[in-house]
Amino acid sequence: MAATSVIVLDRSNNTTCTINLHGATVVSWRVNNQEQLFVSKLAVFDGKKAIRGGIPFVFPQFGPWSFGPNHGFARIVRWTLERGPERLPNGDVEAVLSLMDTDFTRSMWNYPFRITYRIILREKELHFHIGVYNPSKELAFSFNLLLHTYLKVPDVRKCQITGLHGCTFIDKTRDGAIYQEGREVATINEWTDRIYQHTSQEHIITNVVSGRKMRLQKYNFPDTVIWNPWLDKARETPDFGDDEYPNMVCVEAGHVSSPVLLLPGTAFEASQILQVIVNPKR
Ligand SMILES: O=P(O)(O)OC[C@H]1O[C@@H](O)[C@H](O)[C@@H](O)[C@@H]1O
Repeated sequence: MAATSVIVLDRSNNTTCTINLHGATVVSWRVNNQEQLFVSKLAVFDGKKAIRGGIPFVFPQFGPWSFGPNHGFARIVRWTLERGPERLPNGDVEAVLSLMDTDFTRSMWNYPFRITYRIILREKELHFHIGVYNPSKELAFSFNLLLHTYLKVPDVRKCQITGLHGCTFIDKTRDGAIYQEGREVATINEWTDRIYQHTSQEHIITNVVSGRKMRLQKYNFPDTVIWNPWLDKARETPDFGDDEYPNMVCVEAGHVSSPVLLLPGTAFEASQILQVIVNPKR
């Protein structure tokens, strides 16, 4: 049996989305044949390691964790395909994945849970709807959730990111010191690892593939993590090529600087929409 397996959402016109059931990782999103996501040439697809690139699903922990692997277990376990991929009456294509607790997840985090992850491929958009349910009758639990989106870019130094102005951020490159973003648009010219708090519901990222803009919209995700390892950290990361850092930027919508507390019998929902902005003059 293959270590990992994929499903493909095909909206025709060379617009596709490929999801690896390992971690429910979206590993490709092509719009008119143009790849929008970065996946490292050194990414490992062994059904064990997290896939370096695309959109890994971070749950129930963001960052290091004494009970389990960095960024939790959801990105390193096999998810179930619940439905699809199927074409909707309007031509969009949908797939629904799910994840439940197992002995493996319980060995790190001893709670019952159910996650539903619905992905819809539209003409120029990719929609993500997440539901986390606590089926317990008496136990509450708390968790982090984040979509670790790796955008493909020709040169990260030319990208600008809106929606961060005035926000406080935890700077992981400076021992977690807290600062406030003073720039109208953020740019990246060095190792960057920041958890921006209470960010705008919308970010525009300029100069993604073909010099276009990408819109990221988010609901119930108060934080935005911006990450680029730059050269030194890239060298320390075995599944990331030394020369690849200029070609990616992670813009990660999440609920991470404070946990979500989920009471018994209740659900938490969050969404993200990625949209390629097409300039009619081009
Ligand atoms: O190497 P990993 O576990 O995939 O993490 C990559 C990066 O993910 C980011 O989200 C974190 O803010 C960084 O601190 C981390 O280095």
